[in-house]
Amino acid sequence: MPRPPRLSPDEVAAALRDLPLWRGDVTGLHRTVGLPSFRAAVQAIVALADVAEELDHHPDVDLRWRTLHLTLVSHSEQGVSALDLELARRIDELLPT
Ligand SMILES: C[C@H](O)[C@H](O)[C@H]1CNC2=NC(N)=NC(=O)C2=N1
Repeated sequence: MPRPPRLSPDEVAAALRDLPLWRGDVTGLHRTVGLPSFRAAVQAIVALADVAEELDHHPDVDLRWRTLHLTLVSHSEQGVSALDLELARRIDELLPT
């Protein structure tokens, strides 16, 4: 299945205006999520895994105690694509604040 192409800097900047919980640029989208406990953070990763598998698009996850650092980038495209935007929206549905 072909994967969508990487977006231009202007396209990424425009998309980020509709994703206020995310920052970043063409090299990746970033969001930090604080959870109440380490276990809650691990459970959040498991929930993320279901979304990632559904989309066949996977976040880079860095867990520090109860803080998740998420990076979205399309490795195959060496940039940010529409799949990263879709994944960001789905993550925001799952972890709204
Ligand atoms: C075969 C499979 O579709 C690819 O390897 C997918 C899996 N998940 C992926 N996730 C991300 N973030 N980037 C990719 O390039 C990517 N490739």
